[in-house]
Amino acid sequence: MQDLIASSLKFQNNTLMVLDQYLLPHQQVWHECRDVKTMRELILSLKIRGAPLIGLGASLLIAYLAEQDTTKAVLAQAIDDLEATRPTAVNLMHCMAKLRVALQQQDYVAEVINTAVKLFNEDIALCEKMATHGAKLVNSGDNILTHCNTGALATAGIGTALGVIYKAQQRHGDIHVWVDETRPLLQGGRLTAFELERWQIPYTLICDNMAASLMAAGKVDKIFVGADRIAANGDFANKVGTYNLAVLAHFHDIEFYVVAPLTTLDINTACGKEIEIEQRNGAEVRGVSGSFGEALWAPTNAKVYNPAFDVTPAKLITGWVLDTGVYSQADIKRGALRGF
Ligand SMILES: CSC[C@H]1O[C@H](OP(=O)(O)O)[C@H](O)[C@@H]1O
Repeated sequence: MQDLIASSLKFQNNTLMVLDQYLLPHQQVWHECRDVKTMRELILSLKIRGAPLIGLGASLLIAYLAEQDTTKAVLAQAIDDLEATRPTAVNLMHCMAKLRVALQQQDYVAEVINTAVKLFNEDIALCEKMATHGAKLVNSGDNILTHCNTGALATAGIGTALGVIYKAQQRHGDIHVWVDETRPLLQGGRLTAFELERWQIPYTLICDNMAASLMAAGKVDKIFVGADRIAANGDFANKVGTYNLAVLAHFHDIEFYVVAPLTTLDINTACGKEIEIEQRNGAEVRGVSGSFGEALWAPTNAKVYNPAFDVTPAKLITGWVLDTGVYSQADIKRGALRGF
């Protein structure tokens, strides 16, 4: 299999490597992955994360195993096991479905490898298209608020919502970004801040609970977020706290955009209520000692509610920025998403 290099995932010299995003930004540690057990742990612990990227990481592992003369039956089981790691981001299911088709072909080893490579390279192109469409929505001097991390760390390319911000800055040179820290795992404060610094894009880090007062003060011009799964009616699941922003944006009449590739679209899910929301370990909310350098601060036995995502209804969304263009409420109401 050819070398494939992305910010946090690479296949080089026949070795699959994953950048440990749980340790970023203060430690850059790459893990080698040779088996399903390791990839499952990397995905479940969000060492590899981001809707598009977890699908690509899983796909590259399957391709690596195929190249190692793994039997068809073991590959089929590996696809099932990886697909079962996280239930909300549909990109993973899309990738695994394509690999199942490849596995049924006569020359399945070549087909699986080619499919994984194609998915990886397609994602790079999808990011460029989304960013180009989305950047046209940004005006000079805009203050953009974003949530979680949707950049190069979460994709094989420049990202989804953060890719829009990257291209908008290339276009205008004078935008500013409010970065939600994104409790509880701080993907915004750790990863988006890290990426914006690398790209030298001015940003201000805020706690999630500060977004409302910034909007009330007229300091937020637009909001761009990513998605883990977009239902056929335009509702979407994204990192928990996204729905808060959509409601606040609606109240303050601020443009609210979701940015995602078509691989995040799930036309078999009719509406947001049908999207399964991943429930995660309470320790992430109570406080994790070690990796973030934080001590446990909540009572050890505190009961915790820790959904990884929430659902935003289509009626709160100004526009859907996909790789195929920008879609309005009217487009969605006439069933544009069902046309894919
Ligand atoms: C382009 S990444 C999309 C999506 O994935 C993230 O979730 P996680 O960090 O749990 O993998 C977040 O919801 C992003 O918006």
